[in-house]
Amino acid sequence: MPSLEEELFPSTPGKFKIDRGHTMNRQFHRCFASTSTMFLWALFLVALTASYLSFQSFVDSGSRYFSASWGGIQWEKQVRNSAQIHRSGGMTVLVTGAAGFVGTHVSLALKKRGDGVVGIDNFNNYYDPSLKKARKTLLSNHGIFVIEGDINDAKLLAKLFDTVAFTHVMHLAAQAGVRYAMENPQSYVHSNIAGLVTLLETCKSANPQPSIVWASSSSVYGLNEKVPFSESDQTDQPASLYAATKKAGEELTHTYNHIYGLSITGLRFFTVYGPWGRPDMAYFSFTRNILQGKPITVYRGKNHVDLARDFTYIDDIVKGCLGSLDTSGKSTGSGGKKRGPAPYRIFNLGNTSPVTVPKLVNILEKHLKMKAKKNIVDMPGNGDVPFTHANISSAQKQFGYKPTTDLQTGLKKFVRWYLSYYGYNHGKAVN
Ligand SMILES: O=C(O)[C@H]1O[C@H](OP(=O)(O)OP(=O)(O)OC[C@H]2O[C@@H](n3ccc(=O)[nH]c3=O)[C@H](O)[C@@H]2O)[C@H](O)[C@@H](O)[C@H]1O
Repeated sequence: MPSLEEELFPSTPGKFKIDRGHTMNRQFHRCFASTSTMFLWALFLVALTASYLSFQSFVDSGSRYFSASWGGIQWEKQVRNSAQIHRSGGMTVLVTGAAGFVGTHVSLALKKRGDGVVGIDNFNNYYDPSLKKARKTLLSNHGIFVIEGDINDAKLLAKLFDTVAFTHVMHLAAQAGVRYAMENPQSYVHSNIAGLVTLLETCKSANPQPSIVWASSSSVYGLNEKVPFSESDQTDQPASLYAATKKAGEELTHTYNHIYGLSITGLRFFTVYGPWGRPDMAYFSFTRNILQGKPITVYRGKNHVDLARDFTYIDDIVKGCLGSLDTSGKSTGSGGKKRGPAPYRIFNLGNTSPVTVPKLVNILEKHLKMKAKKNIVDMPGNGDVPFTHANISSAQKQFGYKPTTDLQTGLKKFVRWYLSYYGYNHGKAVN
């Protein structure tokens, strides 16, 4: 049986040669027969293509209903309930990255004081999604609805703003992690740049426009050597792609503030840690490894100088986020048009007392009552910076930001949470 290709484009010229000696009539019949076969095949192909295309468009248009977990009357009701304000002068906040570490804590704090909160999170697998699901359950138990969706989904964002007139957006959804940026740079562009722009586009068109507070990062200071880091310092030497996307976020938000009158506050978080934290961060993975009896790798800077971070406890960060929301001022635009200048602010949220990584390990050893197996290696050229140290006077002046938890105390609370969540089950994989 000849293949379809052979039928349309005979590859054996001899076939035709054999027929050459036959009468014109036979040639005519053969010619007619092959033309009608070609016609039938062409018809078949057209029908096949058409049905494929219509199936594709059916799948595309229907995918929202098949795969997305949003939309419908029940869904809208859940969103509205979650957004209910229970205090006078309260706000309605859309929290992006709500099932993330900082997102969970900020959402709970807002809800507890009577603000309306709706969360969105894409539950990606950068780290163990079951931890994110557990945080979602925690939020749900406090009446906070978290939608499973991506900030790149403009339709979902528009639908959310159609359903609720959010007064504020607490934008915490991001691809985090300094070193992972070398492995998967595109994920940073997807979340920290494309996702941010999609969110800003939605906010700019919303009526009324919300005020936006969002998570930048201490990493924007990059190779800055002047300490402590102040908001007015140079931030044009990022050491990692992560830092570069956060710096880009600061520029992008400035543009939306300038053109559309969106009120913007960028918060430069300094190595946030605490209960319900991120398993990819050093304090978390060190704890896991120490408990499991596995070695930990401690990076060391140039000339054997210890690396240091201005580790900041989550409760202090939450206070900074709420203070920023409360003082954010209004966006001035409507219908996508600026009506006047709106606030554009950037604040450091740090602890103002850097601690070296070996000291962090000592504190963990003390709380865990176990010794770490340390592998001390020179810091690889993977985007890390040698130290961070925040000057927080600006946030202090603007909304009374004053961190109160030192690393000793904060890690004690973390370890207590870790053991209650994972137990002493050393073999349990937590990613
Ligand atoms: O402030 C920020 O903006 C960033 O803070 C956090 O980044 P970092 O300050 O790099 O925290 P983290 O990874 O805990 O490493 C801490 C220290 O341990 C060292 N470190 C790390 C891993 C390891 O195996 N060994 C080691 O010595 C390492 O060299 C470093 O000196 C967030 O992850 C990031 O998303 C961003 O929010």
